[in-house]
Amino acid sequence: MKYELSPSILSADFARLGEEIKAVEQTGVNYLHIDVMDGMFVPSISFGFPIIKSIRKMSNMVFDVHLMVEQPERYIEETAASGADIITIHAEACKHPDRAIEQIHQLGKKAGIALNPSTSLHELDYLLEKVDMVLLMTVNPGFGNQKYIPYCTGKVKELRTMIEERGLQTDIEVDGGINAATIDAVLEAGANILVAGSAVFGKETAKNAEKYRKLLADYQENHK
Ligand SMILES: O=C(CO)[C@H](O)[C@H](O)COP(=O)(O)O
Ligand SMILES: [Fe+2]
Repeated sequence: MKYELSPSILSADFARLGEEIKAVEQTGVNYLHIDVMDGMFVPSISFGFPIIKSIRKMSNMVFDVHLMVEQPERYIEETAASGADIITIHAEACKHPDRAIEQIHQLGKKAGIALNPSTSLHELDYLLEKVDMVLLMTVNPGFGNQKYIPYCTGKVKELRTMIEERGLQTDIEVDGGINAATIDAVLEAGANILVAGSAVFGKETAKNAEKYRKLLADYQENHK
């Protein structure tokens, strides 16, 4: 399995966003997590497509776009056009997730489905075969720098079992409160794409990115 760190720019210094992204990219991190919030699905508003388009010009990383918006199907086309590589929609926000996932694939992008901490894995019963990635929220979405919710570890484990039982290779991304104290538990439970916002961006962005990138590379090496 492939393990990736996906640093969330939500915790970056937006006055120096380009520099922050370059610092992360230069360490060899492949993914960049981009949180779009609408102030409706979640309480906060983050940023939108002009920002994604601007940073697309200066980065070759895999743009992992997490849409925390109501009726995300309204924005799938624009998200793709802005430069997303992976488009993740929330099951709770979307009336027709099957159709939305098809639309993402028709645009040539990878599709992710996200579940809030207390949303049941049963939401995936008929969707799992259709998605490239499941994003399990490990905090309630809306803000960076929150505390990991411990019951989510069992949920990650249960999902990895479900994926294996169906003979799939689906990625499990965990998002929220991932740092040195929680990383081992989510890896052991079966997550392979790890979002980290406040644990990466800040005073020592490059150093933090390198630390977690190496940790995941070593984990991958030891779990072949
Ligand atoms: O989707 C999110 C919040 O809704 C972010 O990706 C998350 O906040 C990452 O930040 P941190 O690692 O600091 O918890
Ligand atoms: Fe996110």
